[in-house]
Amino acid sequence: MGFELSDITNAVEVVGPSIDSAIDYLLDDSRRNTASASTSTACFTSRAGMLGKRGSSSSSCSAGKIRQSSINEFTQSASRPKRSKTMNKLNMSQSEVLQRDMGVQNVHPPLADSDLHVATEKAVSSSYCKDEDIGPDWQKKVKTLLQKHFGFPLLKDFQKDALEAWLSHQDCLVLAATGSGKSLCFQIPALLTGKVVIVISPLISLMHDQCLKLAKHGVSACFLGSGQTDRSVEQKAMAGMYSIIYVCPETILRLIKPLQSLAESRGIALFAVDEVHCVSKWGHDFRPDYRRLSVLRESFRMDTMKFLKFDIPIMALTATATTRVREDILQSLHMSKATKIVLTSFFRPNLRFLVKHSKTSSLASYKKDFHELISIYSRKGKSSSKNKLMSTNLEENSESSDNASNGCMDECNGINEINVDDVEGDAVTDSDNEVSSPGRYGLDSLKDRQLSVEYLEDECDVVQDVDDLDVSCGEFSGKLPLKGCSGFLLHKTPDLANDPGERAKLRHKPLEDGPTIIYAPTRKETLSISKFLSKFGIKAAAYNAKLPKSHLRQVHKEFHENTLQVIVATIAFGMGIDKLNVRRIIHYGWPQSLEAYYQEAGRAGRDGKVAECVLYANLSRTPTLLPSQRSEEQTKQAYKMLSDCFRYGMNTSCCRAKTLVEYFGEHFLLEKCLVCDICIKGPPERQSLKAEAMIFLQVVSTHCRNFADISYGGYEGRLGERPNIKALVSRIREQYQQFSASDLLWWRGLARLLEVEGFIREGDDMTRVQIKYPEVTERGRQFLSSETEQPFHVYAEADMLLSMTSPKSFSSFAEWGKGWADPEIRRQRLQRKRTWKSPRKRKSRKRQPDSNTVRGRLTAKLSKK
Ligand SMILES: Nc1ncnc2c1ncn2[C@@H]1O[C@H](COP(=O)(O)OP(=O)(O)OP(=O)(O)O)[C@@H](O)[C@H]1O
Ligand SMILES: [Mg+2]
Repeated sequence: MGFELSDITNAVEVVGPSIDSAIDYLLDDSRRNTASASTSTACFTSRAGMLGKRGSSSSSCSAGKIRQSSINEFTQSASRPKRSKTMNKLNMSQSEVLQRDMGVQNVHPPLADSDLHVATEKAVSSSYCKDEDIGPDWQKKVKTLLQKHFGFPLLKDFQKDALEAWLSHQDCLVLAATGSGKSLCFQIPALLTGKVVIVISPLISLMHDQCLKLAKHGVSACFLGSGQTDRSVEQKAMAGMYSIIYVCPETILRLIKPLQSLAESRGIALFAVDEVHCVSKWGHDFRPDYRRLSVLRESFRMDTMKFLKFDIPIMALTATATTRVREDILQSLHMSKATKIVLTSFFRPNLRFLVKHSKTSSLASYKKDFHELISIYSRKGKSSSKNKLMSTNLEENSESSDNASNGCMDECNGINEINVDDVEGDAVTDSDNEVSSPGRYGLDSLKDRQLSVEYLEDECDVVQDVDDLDVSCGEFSGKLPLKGCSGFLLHKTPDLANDPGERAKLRHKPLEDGPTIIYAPTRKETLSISKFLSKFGIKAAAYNAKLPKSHLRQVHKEFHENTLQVIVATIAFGMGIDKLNVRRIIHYGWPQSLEAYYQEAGRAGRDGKVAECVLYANLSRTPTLLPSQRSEEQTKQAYKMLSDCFRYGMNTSCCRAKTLVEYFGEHFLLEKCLVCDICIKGPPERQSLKAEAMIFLQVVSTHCRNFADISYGGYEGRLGERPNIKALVSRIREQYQQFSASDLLWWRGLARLLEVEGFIREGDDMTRVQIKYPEVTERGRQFLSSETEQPFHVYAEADMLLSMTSPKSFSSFAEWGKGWADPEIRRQRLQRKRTWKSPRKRKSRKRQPDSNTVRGRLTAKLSKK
């Protein structure tokens, strides 16, 4: 008797986590529905046939239809007292084990606190080929497997290239965009050969997600690592009972010997190192243990293992690796000199990239920046059945808070009618208590499902610095896969890249329905933003590593079920997430690197439909690194990456997609994506800033010379007096009347442009986001002294434009500062400052109360009295 995975999930949902009750329910149900039971039996019997002959195709089950073993088998393999059976099984000969278990795929994680395992019948494994069977018609075989297991008609070109490399026993580095389908490159070899594929992956959540998907597609898989509490899984894995073994780098290092045995028994087809950028110190998610993976090459080569006919190939895969990172990967993993590099374009034509200026720090910014988002989701909410829920929520809010949104959604249809001021008094507090109310998902209201991946919660892989990377949680799936393998989503990406006409159409195309992920730099902000959005009836939830795990699971579940509209997350959320319809990725604050930014942004629009990636950042401030433990070298590198990211935001003239893909070393042939903010708005007018450049270089050169003279003249102790850019700009303001009112922000922008030209460089050894102590280079000196016609035509950067749109009176500031040492002048100026300030205050107090707000109405009422 067999049961569908969904039957078991169903049973568990109906009767709760008790195995006994689940069995009773299933048995009762099967009695009621004998027809369904007999189908299962038919499918189950076919397994015996296919076990003997792996090469032949004999399964009578329809492709993709997943069956599970009987419920008895299902529970036997799981319950602790039966574990000795498992051990006995491990003492059986390998062929016996294979005969017995090749058709029964375990499974991935224990599902309940009772170590429940789900044994899924491998309905389609009869189509496995033996290694030696793989001939020139391998593409045909792959096509069959692809359709049977995954429902795809064809391999993508890059997948074919990667497989070709593996078939010729070559190492391979696969660099392909997020969501392009890299996983298939290492999953197919397991299906094609019947040997095991070992996948090294950085996050348990990621491994777990992939195991669930594979089970759905009829491929046996398991994961090993700190999150795997059932030791028998490791033993079974080493005995060759799973086709694909996911393992974290820390664990694989202690499994070398058993893996060598596995290579000799069932055989290892491939070592796949997923998210391989973690190998490199020059990447954005460095994991020291990834660097030790060279042990794979050293331990599984022909000359160390005599039975091997060739070194077991290594396939390394990532979506974000600069040229430097790639070199580092090849070296660190000791990949062969003949490694094939499979590179696809990093360009994602359906993503619209935008950068917007925002202080991103206060309620006022939220109001301004999320206005549109609130409008979009509230319109959707109006027309959906969830509207009721939202207004209820709003009513609750209005009841509990006298200045909350007060049911404004009941009255309004669009953003114009939403009065965001209504939430003004609703302080977004910083207190720790906030953790207990993350967004509108009151934890009290969450009914914890016992049959979840509880074991994952506390035993997550420790990254180098969890607090910094905040990846210790990652993805949980609250629910097992639904029925069978039917319903594959074939999201064919239109060939937009080569069709400018089609791409241009995406410019103003409205976004389809789908969730939004907002990435915030700190945990605190995830809470305050989600709370803010919830006030407007948006189904928003916070997600960060410090939130209760039950909340995180619920968020994941609802995200995947499309019942959540917005997730406000730290980087804890998302690596490898394969959800097709994410419509917007909003970064609220500077990301720490372009690698991280592109990977996170790449979670949008995986269905090939247009999606938006907006970066809100304070363009008037130099970003800082988030605190973390870093060596000196790592700090330098972190600053370099942050600086690249900052420059991406400051750029006003080059297509965003071009900047991004060229950052990863790709030559962007198209020149323009046509859909980013720069392509749409066009660059600002090009200006000749030669006069300004000359003045700046002159001042820098004079003061640096003075500084050098002083230090060489025996004043080394005064190194701290090296003039920084702020001091230099003050000099310019003082010396040049026409620039007395100019803004430091503007000169900083100019300094970056001069740096790009190679006219200045950082004057000390520090790596910074932008130059602090400018020093004129030889090239700069030539420019300065040449008196030639060499032009300096440039596009003003974002901060320069910003300073021009909101000019500050720096002339008055400079004047104000003069003579400061004189106590009388100081007294007079401070006096003036006080009198200047007070009318503004009085004026703001006199503001007429707004009759559209609760606060306003109350104020009006009170003032009448
Ligand atoms: N040949 C194919 N035809 C159609 N769809 C495919 C094909 N190969 C993979 N896909 C689909 O592409 C999606 C993304 O796959 P996958 O998760 O492997 O991407 P990835 O490149 O690993 O992304 P990330 O960089 O985010 O990890 C999946 O939904 C998968 O089913
Ligand atoms: Mg992936």
